[in-house]
Amino acid sequence: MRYSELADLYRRLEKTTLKTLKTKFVADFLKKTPDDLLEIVPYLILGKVFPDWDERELGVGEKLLIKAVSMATGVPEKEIEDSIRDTGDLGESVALAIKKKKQKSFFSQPLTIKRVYDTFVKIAEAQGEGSQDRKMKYLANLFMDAQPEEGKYIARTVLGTMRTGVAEGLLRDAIAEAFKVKPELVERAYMLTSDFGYVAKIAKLEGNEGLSEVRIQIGKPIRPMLAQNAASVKDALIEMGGEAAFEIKYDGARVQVHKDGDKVIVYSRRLENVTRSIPEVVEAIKAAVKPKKAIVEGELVAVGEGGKPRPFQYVLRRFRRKYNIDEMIEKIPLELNLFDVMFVDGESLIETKFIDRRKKLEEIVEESEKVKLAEQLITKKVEEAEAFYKRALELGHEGVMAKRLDAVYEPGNRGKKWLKVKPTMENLDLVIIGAEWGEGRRAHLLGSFLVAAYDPHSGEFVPVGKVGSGFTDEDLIEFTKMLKPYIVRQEGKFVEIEPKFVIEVTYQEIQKSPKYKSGFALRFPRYVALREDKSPEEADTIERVAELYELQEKFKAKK
Ligand SMILES: Nc1ncnc2c1ncn2[C@@H]1O[C@H](COP(=O)(O)OP(=O)(O)OP(=O)(O)O)[C@@H](O)[C@H]1O
Repeated sequence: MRYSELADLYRRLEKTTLKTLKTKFVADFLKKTPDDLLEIVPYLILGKVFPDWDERELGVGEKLLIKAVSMATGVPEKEIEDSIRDTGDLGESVALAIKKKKQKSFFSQPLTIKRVYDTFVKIAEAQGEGSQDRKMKYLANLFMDAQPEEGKYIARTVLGTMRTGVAEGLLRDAIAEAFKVKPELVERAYMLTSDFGYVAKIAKLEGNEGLSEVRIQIGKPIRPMLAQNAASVKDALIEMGGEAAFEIKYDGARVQVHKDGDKVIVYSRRLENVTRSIPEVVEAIKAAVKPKKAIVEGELVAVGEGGKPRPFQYVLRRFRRKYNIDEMIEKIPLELNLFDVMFVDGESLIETKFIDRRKKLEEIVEESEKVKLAEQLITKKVEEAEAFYKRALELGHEGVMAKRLDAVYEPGNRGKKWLKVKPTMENLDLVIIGAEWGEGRRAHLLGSFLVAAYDPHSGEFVPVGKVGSGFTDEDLIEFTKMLKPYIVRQEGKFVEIEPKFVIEVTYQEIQKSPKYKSGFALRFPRYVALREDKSPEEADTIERVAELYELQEKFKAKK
């Protein structure tokens, strides 16, 4: 299949904002995709090469890409850089450079999707000495045979800046539409495997029946089960029907561990493969998790002096570090607190009740200095639960989780089977969808950010406030650099930004307000942290904002 057909799809997706139309375009494309490409095409449509949980990445930055374009087209690097400044769009400038190509080669081969993908794989796998140079040459080869528009989309894929507005929900609907299968079965299979390529293939070749038989597999992360809020321990206990398991809510980063013999993979909350950044934890897991094959879940916490927990950002620093890891092992020691088990030696446990999963977890784990079981109390008594909660806070933890004893594991669901109780109003994780250029000395920096909650029903991001405080000068410099490639449109000082980045925001209050379409506005929002561990679809939803509003009113009434 020609790559030009895919480029044509990207172009049409870019031209419309209508979700139904986008879904149709993607569905039509999937329908005509040959079987052997079906596992990769869904990712390419998302503007990715590999699923997030795949360890491979291209490792090509803007500089190297410009070099490759220059080599392929004969247009000097400087000229391409100037052009990017003019167009404000790297993809567009690559297309222009290809148009200008001086030495048009006679034997320009039409690009196929397979060739483009295989080249991406070679680029990702190029390692060690001279690898930058090899990556550049592989890319240049593609650009040499690319038509202008193809070049544009290759460049955007390589840099991860595709702007076609296709998110996971849309892809799911398109797969269902293309192969006439039930969307809820596509969703289910996806929640269990996080693999759109695999799901698309099963949908096409085996239909509804095949989809309903999809099982969890080692090496494919399961979407995590999530929690709602409760105003108090007592409320949580009532909601759970009078008895619940209370656990410490550790303030770290959630991880899902897949063990297969000597091979251990650790996925982050976003289901990215973070195994390499935490070798000492991997070794500890091998020793502590006894079965040959298992999938377990827990919270990875950074521990400070006297075993006191440190803020979750420390764990994220560990995840980011790719070199000199030994130094980090000493600086930021980690501890894993396991709280669930989903798979043991060939058997899926997600249909098993929580209380029995916990028993299984206790059976299969041999606790050690670095790997522990989450502290738990099963009780019917409010006073006991409150004492447990109080102690958790005194020890420096975030709060407690309450879990229904008879609940099965519901991948990807934020239901009432798990509730979290924390002392303060919860911060919100919101998506940046716009910004404003600063004034005077800061005119070249973005200074205030329009933030939105996610609406899973429409797939839209609905604004709830503007965040302008809480940023240091360095933050603003970093944010401007980070957001610039994703500017979609500029109007006066305001820029619209593609939803890509999630930030944690604190605020004084949630107000009802007609100002935004959401009906809510944050009072005095303040930036807390960049949530690199969350994708835009994992940001807080508009329902959550409404739920927090209700809780806030309840808190107020209590006071
Ligand atoms: N004992 C525990 N059981 C389950 N989750 C725990 C536990 N301790 C800490 N956690 C963390 O708390 C989170 C549960 O809250 P929630 O489902 O709302 O996730 P979240 O959206 O990541 O929220 P948060 O920002 O509060 O971590 C889990 O994702 C996990 O990271």
